Amino acid sequence: MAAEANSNSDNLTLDKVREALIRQEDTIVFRLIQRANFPVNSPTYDEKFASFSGSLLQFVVKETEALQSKVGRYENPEEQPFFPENLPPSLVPPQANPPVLHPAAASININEKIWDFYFNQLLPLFAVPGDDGNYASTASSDLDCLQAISRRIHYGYYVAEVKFKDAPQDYEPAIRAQDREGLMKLLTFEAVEEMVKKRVEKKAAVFGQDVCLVDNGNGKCKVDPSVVSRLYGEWIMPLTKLVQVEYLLRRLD
Ligand SMILES: O=C(O)C(=O)C[C@]1(C(=O)O)C=C[C@@H](O)C=C1
Repeated sequence: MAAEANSNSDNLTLDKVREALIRQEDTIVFRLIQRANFPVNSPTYDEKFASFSGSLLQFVVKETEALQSKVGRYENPEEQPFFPENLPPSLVPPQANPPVLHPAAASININEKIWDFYFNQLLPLFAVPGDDGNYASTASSDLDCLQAISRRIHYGYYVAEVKFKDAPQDYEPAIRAQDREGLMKLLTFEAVEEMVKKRVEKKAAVFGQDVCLVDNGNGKCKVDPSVVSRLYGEWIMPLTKLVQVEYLLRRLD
């Protein structure tokens, strides 16, 4: 699927890119809810599972990415693989749309950081301890979450591109000076970040309700809304900004 906002560079506005980010919030919240249906299921992550050379999770991710690569998933710049080594080429014809992004985008993949925070910090906050034996479903649900989060974070390319195009006079001096801090300040909008955190918290509260015919459910959410707010505040938005800075640093190459 092509990026919602990338079919034509004239269509690329900050409002449109932000709308795409808002739509992706729904996907992320629903996928977390889906993963929360299973307990942690730690054998999924054992270094060696049955006859596989690594964990069951690694096997599912690598095999899924190989198939998705053949059908063109990674032809979209915001879709980045977690195991980019030795991926088979796409078998589908390339899209006719002219590229919107600077080619530097292709060299920015921060999935290692995403993998690390997802498994080491986030998952224990929303999956209950325990083992119900559903390891294959657990692994594919983890991959669904990882891909939605990764796509959202790498969408930073488009945010950065549109900000640069809107005000090259502001960005060019910081890019020429390779001034990371200066770029970070230019692209940060604290009021927007506060709004995002509040909105995703509310989405988690609304989407995560038990819907009953006789009353309004038990009031308990399937994923703690404050965890979703933390996910955005501590990881998703800082990493989206990191992608923006990395992209802008290379924007004049
Ligand atoms: O909306 C923007 O301007 C963005 O850069 C996106 C985003 C985000 O990740 O949601 C990141 C940095 C800004 O401080 C605000 C929000």
